[in-house]
Amino acid sequence: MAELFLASASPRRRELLAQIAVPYVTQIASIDETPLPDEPPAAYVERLAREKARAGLLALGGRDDAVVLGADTAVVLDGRILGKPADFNESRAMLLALSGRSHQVLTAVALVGGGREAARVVSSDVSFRPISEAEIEAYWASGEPCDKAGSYGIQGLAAVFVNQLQGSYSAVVGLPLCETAELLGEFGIACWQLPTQGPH
Ligand SMILES: Cc1cn([C@H]2C[C@H](O)[C@@H](COP(=O)(O)OP(=O)(O)OP(=O)(O)O)O2)c(=O)[nH]c1=O
Repeated sequence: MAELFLASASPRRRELLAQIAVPYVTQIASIDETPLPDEPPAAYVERLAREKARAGLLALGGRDDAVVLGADTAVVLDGRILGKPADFNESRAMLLALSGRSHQVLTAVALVGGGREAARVVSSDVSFRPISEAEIEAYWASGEPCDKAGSYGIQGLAAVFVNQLQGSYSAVVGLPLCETAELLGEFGIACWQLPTQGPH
């Protein structure tokens, strides 16, 4: 069976993959994450997920028994991509823009290996209640927003801002587990499965 490698430095992705009991080895690969001019958000996340997976495979010397998983998450407001905040001012601007309304979270997962490549993009709608300036300052001081797309983590303190989610919770955190399991199956990699029914 092929060996799975996770091309990600994100602790969230490691935890999510571990959650569905898939054995893997981490193989971090860094790529340029600058969007192309006028690149649509869904195309952007899919391209980055594929590039991360390809870079991981390259770093492994193109091992033919390796399958590499890459993923990318972007917060999208009115068609505009919100990445990770560079500083407090950017974080404040993002959270004020997200306050009291809904936005999309796009996450792509890609698998590369054995001469094949495949990817899925999952879109979820997240609504925030209105957020005050004081809350934004306190949230920044918690340290949580700085390494997260859109400057928040639904799995953390920012859960109190979220009044509605339509879509995939795991995708918002960083890896759509249902679609990931399907893709892994297509590449012949076993993950957690419901026990088969024996004869009665
Ligand atoms: C919206 C949202 C994002 N995030 C995180 C998931 C990703 O780690 C990060 C988006 O940045 P990414 O560039 O997708 O990923 P990364 O740089 O953290 O890791 P790598 O490229 O090595 O795989 O934001 C949350 O943890 N919770 C959330 O609610």
